[in-house]
Amino acid sequence: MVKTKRERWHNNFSEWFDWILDRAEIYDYGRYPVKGMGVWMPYGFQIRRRVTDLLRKLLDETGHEEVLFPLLIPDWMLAKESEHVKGFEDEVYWVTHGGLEELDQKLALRPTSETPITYYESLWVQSYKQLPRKFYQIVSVFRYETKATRPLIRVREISMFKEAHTVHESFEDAESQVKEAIDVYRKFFDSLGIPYIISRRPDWDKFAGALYTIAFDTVMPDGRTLQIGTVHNLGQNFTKAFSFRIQTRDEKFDYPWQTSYGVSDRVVATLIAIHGDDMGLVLPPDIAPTQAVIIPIPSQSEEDSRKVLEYSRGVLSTLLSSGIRAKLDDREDTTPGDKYYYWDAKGVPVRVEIGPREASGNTVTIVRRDTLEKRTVPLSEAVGSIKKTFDEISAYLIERARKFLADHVSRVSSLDEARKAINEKGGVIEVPWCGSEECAVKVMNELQVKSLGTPWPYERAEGTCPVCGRPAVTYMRFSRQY
Ligand SMILES: Nc1ncnc2c1ncn2[C@@H]1O[C@H](COS(=O)(=O)NC(=O)[C@@H](N)CS)[C@@H](O)[C@H]1O
Ligand SMILES: [Zn+2]
Repeated sequence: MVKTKRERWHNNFSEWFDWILDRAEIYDYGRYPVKGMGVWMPYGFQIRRRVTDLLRKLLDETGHEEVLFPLLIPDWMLAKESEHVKGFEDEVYWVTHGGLEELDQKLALRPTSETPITYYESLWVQSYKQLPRKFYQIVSVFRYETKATRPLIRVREISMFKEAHTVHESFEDAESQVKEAIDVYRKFFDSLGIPYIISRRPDWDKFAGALYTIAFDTVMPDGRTLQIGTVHNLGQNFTKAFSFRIQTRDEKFDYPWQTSYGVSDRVVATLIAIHGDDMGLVLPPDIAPTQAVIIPIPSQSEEDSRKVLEYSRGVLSTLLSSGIRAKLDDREDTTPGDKYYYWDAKGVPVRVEIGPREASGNTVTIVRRDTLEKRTVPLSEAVGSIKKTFDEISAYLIERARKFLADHVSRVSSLDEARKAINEKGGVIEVPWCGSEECAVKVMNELQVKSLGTPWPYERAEGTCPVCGRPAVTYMRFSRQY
């Protein structure tokens, strides 16, 4: 099986990533005169829309209700939960004027929406009988990121931010919601062929205002990890802060329990990064805006070229009527080779080549974008063969991605082994951990890594903590991160 090259993709990942966003016309970044903000271009937006449609489907079928809250949050509201406002204070954008008038209270551009949503839940919900409620919105949130901004990966306007917020009558109910959220994310990332590890973030790194945070991380082609989704059990922190009490099952009054969970533009960044190769995007067929592109190959004789074009039009309508998102590239001013280059960069999963041989033989030649494999089949089998190829590509992409991730998670038992693994392979190292923060901090300082947290679900570790020698209770994961 011929495989497409991935040298540049691997060795100059961030240069490749910037190149492909432009070459495949995904996202125009760096030219917009506000740092950390970019423009979704038409093709990129089609990919984004298919990704958010998938997310909406998974949320709607698990009892979530889509809502839309105001962008501006008054400062007193954002400040209600002290941990939360402390955690976000150096990231919040503020609106201070309306026209020439100074506002009597400054307004935050939402960095996330726990505060307005809890405020409204306290107006909408009075009794446990109304619970659970699961809301979500897909909006822009704004964070004045001080670390290096990068297109889609670390932006200041997070324009594809899906935030879900749920409210429950008990801690146990909130705990089962955390599990449901994790399952929704598993299905979501699995459908996109994105592999992940799930960790419970260490307490010193949890979401501001949460009891604890569960995170989905993946390893990018350059070996650094990217946090692609998070689930938080918020306990009663926000409901207490907003004096939001409900009538409980035992006829008393108490504060309800909440969770929140989010994904963002990073999902599209990961989709591009994980499956790409030196020629550009490689898209899983389910979310590819165009799944098959037909390229007519002209010949010397006018007559033959006309036949090829006519036959290609027939193939196009056959594919379209079978539900395949197909396109015919019949541009006259472009050579077949340039067309291959153009559509390969856009990651179209299947190319259908049609020359005089196919036109006269009533066949089509199908080329896979991921492995470049070619096969010629009779027109009567084209639809079946192309749909089977889509399944083969989806299976190949997730398998290749999962193997890459597995190859970049190293379980070690000494600091030397850890240093070797992180410096040579990058990715994630799993170190037996005694449970004390100072041992984790020592590893972070020694190896210039950050902690990702401990395996979720919990996993007992063998051996002893390589820093203090005490018995390990679980593994602590470390990586170099975006
Ligand atoms: N600057 C950023 N650019 C792109 N994506 C980001 C950025 N900051 C965070 N994210 C993504 O957004 C997800 C949710 O953000 S968060 O802070 O962890 N969690 C929340 O805001 C909670 N309210 C759940 S919605 C993160 O897991 C990460 O994947
Ligand atoms: Zn230790």
